[in-house]
Amino acid sequence: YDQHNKKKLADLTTRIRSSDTAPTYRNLTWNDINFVHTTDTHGWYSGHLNQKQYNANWGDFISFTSHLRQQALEQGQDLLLIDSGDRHDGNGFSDITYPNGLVSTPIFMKQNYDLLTIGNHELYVWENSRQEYELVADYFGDKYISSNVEYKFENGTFAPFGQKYKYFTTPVQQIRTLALGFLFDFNRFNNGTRVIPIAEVITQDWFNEVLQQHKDKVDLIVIVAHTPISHDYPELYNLHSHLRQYFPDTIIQYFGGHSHIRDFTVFDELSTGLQSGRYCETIGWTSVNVKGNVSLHERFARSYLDFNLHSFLHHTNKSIHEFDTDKGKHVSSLITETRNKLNLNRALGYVNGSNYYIDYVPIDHKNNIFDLLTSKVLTTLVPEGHTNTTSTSDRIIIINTGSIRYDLYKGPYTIDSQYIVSPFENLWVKLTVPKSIATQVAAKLNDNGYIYAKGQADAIDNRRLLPPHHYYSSERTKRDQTPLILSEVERKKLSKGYVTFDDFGNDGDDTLHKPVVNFPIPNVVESVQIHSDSEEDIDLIFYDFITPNIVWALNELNYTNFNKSPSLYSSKYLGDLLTEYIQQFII
Ligand SMILES: Nc1ccn([C@@H]2O[C@H](COP(=O)(O)O)[C@@H](O)[C@H]2O)c(=O)n1
Ligand SMILES: [Zn+2]
Ligand SMILES: [Zn+2]
Repeated sequence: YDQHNKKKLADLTTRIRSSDTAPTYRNLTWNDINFVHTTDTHGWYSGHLNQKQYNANWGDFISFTSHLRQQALEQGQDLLLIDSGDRHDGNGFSDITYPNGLVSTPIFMKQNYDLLTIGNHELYVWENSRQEYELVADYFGDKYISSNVEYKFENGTFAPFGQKYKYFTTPVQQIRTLALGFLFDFNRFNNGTRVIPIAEVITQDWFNEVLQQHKDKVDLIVIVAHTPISHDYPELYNLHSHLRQYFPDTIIQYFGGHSHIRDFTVFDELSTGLQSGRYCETIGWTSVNVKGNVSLHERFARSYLDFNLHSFLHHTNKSIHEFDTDKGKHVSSLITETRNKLNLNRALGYVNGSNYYIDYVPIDHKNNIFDLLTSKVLTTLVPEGHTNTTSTSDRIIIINTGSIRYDLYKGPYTIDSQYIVSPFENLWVKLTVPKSIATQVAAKLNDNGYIYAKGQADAIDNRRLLPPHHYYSSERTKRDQTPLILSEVERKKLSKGYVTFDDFGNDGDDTLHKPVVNFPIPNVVESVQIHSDSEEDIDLIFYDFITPNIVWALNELNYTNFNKSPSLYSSKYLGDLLTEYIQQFII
């Protein structure tokens, strides 16, 4: 095994030496069963139009998996395609329509997934849940698995999205497989749905009966989850302990999502978890030796593929002329046609000077997008019914950093860019509170760290917000990758990108990169617009989405002297505010 890997590395080293241009790839490891995984695609099916590294679109992805399936067949192996949910909110392609996902969801559905489940973004708004139930779950049939999320009918009864579980035998290797699907303990679901926390599901009779019935009939358990797999997030580990009571020696492969990172974790000697990033930047790969009596590292392998054509060509060993399949080509043209119809490429303005980043620069850096928003854009927010563009009364505006989803790139600023930065059309609400209290709220909300406890992220009555997206601990990012012996010159040729440190080490990314640094970002940022010394009460303005968190912070600050329902301040969509700012000022 080591010999084999050394040879692969030597081959790659030779290739990079003989070529002038990075990137250099690490190959996929194939096994009895192979999985291709996506998660948190959030509507990015057109690909990243201004980032070469992630420039493949959904049509390319379809061609890619078609070749992989063919290869698996030729090798006498199985290949399953899996998605872990969150398919809109993050891109003009999905969010310019009502409901979100109206045209992007049918494009997502062109990929022939073997197993898929639901994310929290399919549950914020009922129209999205209805679309998910009536269209997506209906279309995929028994491949759509949700063991803990249900849809409510008009007569008050509930049914699972898709099926609660699926038992099947894989077509090639005849691997007897039990698949279950889970969403994290999310409690902001709309009234027409419900989520039963994993902690409760494992006590339910139906669930334990399914486990009992399949006790001696399973070679592999597959968990498709919209739940982080990291060790500091307990839900899947609690599930795992429960599963092990019924299946002490069965291989269990988890597929996670939601925290938008690349990750691979070891649950125990026979079980690992894969999480495949976000926004069509990453395709996750894991392969499992199901039949052999082998060690952990021989049993499981993982890769994170950059979502671009070069990477796809490399892993399929195809030339550009051999790559496109008819279906792939058709989906690519459908995307182009749809983008044109939606006018997504229409430039609304121009970003001149530089890019504005979420976390590639510190939060107070002039090129940080939160700095741009809090110091410039949010000062132009006008209360409902007013026309003044500059507010003179003292106020503080707070936004949750999780509502801003992606960097703003210099160059043409399109309708798409607007949704990419700020997809949520949340309302602004206000509470009038003493200045001395208002000035402490953001700090209170940022003061908690991200400890996942009972109630979990997003809980209505919980003080914590979700961790910022795409967050990596500084410990992870400071480690450089050490895959090949590269000279300084060769290293410099590498582009910046993901260098993932996971439980198997730091050789999982298919493309060698110089690591980017992710600076910490707080839960919320504030735009403090205080011009006077007056001690009069001021307006504390925030998204209605974070009302429970603001109320919690005020309570923590011993301020309870207010009516707990904030009033409407403005229904201005932040995306429009940003657009107008860009059109008016040179940034
Ligand atoms: N109306 C909304 C809905 C969500 N958010 C933010 O999105 C986060 C969840 O996104 P995932 O992709 O990680 O599931 C949520 O915690 C909020 O930060 C929002 O701002 N407004
Ligand atoms: Zn997500
Ligand atoms: Zn999510």
